[in-house]
Amino acid sequence: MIETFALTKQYDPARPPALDQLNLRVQPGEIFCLLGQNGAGKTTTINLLLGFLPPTSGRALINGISVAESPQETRQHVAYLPETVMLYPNLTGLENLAFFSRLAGFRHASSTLHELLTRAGLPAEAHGRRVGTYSKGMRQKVGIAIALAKQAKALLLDEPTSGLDPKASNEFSALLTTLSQDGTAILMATHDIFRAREVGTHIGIMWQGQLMQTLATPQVTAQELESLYLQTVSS
Ligand SMILES: Nc1ncnc2c1ncn2[C@@H]1O[C@H](COP(=O)(O)OP(=O)(O)OP(=O)(O)O)[C@@H](O)[C@H]1O
Repeated sequence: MIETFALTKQYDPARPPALDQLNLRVQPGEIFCLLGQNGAGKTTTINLLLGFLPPTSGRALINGISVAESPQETRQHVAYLPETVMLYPNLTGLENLAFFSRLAGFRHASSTLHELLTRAGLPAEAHGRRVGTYSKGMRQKVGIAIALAKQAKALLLDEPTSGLDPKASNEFSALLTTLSQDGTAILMATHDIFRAREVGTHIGIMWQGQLMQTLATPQVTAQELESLYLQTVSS
């Protein structure tokens, strides 16, 4: 479970907070998509949940544990997928997965690692190929396999589908749905309204550090969501 209580971040006392009193709850099995213009506070939210930044006030919790008080422990429960997954280009997909799993404290057998890559949608022929030869979509799949290997119960994603072609983006969304159905709580920052409508169980619209709207996805069509988004960010 991912939770925030009045979570606030003010980088500069002379400027309004980048994140202002955010209250959020993402339960296992839910995919919460955060929409918002550049500078709305999406990445700040994710960085606070990862414990990369201290909050100015408020609390961020992962599985009920305070991120600020126990960052090491909460990081064990979280997998993070940025826009560009950082992998070692000279290692194969399998070697990268083995390395990052070990870093997270897991020593999986080679057969398990292959299984995880396959579950993440990476074709078997690519497992033993250098990551430097992968497409962006393939690197994202290794990122998902790392999340699977960590058995993370919370997944944070920052614009993971930006730059993916529609098919890769569609495959990626299907993977997220499978992961959430397995009981992962997923928070994804994105600019892609239509993808958010398709994959999210809930959608939040942020504007100038505030969560202005939260809706359950079945409540809106993609067109209604787009109008609501434009209305919110033009106010
Ligand atoms: N390290 C920092 N120091 C000072 N200000 C920052 C820092 N990081 C972000 N900001 C400011 O905080 C605000 C929110 O930024 P943030 O990166 O969270 O937005 P975002 O919604 O993720 O935007 P984008 O869609 O462009 O990724 C912006 O005004 C940004 O300039």
